[in-house]
Amino acid sequence: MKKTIVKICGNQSYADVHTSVAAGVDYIGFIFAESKRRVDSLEVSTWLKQLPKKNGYEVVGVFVNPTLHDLAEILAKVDLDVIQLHGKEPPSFVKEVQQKFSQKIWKALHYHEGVLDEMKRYVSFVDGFVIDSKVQGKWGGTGVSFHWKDVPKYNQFAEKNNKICLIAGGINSTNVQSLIEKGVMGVDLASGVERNGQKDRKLMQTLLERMNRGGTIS
Ligand SMILES: O=C(O)c1ccccc1N[C@@H]1O[C@H](COP(=O)(O)O)[C@@H](O)[C@H]1O
Repeated sequence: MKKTIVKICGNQSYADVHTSVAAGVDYIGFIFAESKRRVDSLEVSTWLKQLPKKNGYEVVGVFVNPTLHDLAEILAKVDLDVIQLHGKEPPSFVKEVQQKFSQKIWKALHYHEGVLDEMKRYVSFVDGFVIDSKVQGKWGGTGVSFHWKDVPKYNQFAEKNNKICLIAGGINSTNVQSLIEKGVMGVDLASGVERNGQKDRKLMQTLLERMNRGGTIS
């Protein structure tokens, strides 16, 4: 059976990053957009240097409607593997990002009935998708989930095109099982593993156990 991909996003301190990496997740994410989880690129770079050499995880930077210049500035300071575009970036802009940078690109799309058609418009310019909830006035990190009925269709489309597809929005240890039953390729969480604004070891451990990715977080 394939392992479900896990991304823990919105890490805000060295302690957060350490917990996420110790948990053995596949991707750790940082928010470089307006958010209560926004981080400073130089701080992130210092945290990453303190960790054992990359072993099995990749680093994702989350941006909302950045300019190419904004991306270049952050990339000069932080060794990102993936650029996640979480705003209203049109396919033409995503194509420019693809041409200018060597990092993988994930496009976040906010759920609506026609989101599969939207995936089709971006598929040539990205390495993966994040499907997140649509919440008025917010871009992400909402703790709100959307209707997961079409998750198998998103997966099927991504698999056929050799792309990653992560589901985001309000996922936690109590509801992750129902996504796994739908054959989800991967999950992307911020709020669901936080307590008092920090990544919580116990919440992360329970999540991973329920995903059959257990082991004690040291
Ligand atoms: O987490 C944020 O604050 C954030 C801000 C702006 C854009 C994206 C953001 N996070 C993304 O939201 C989901 C996680 O949401 P949830 O908290 O688990 O409901 C994930 O894709 C993050 O990259």
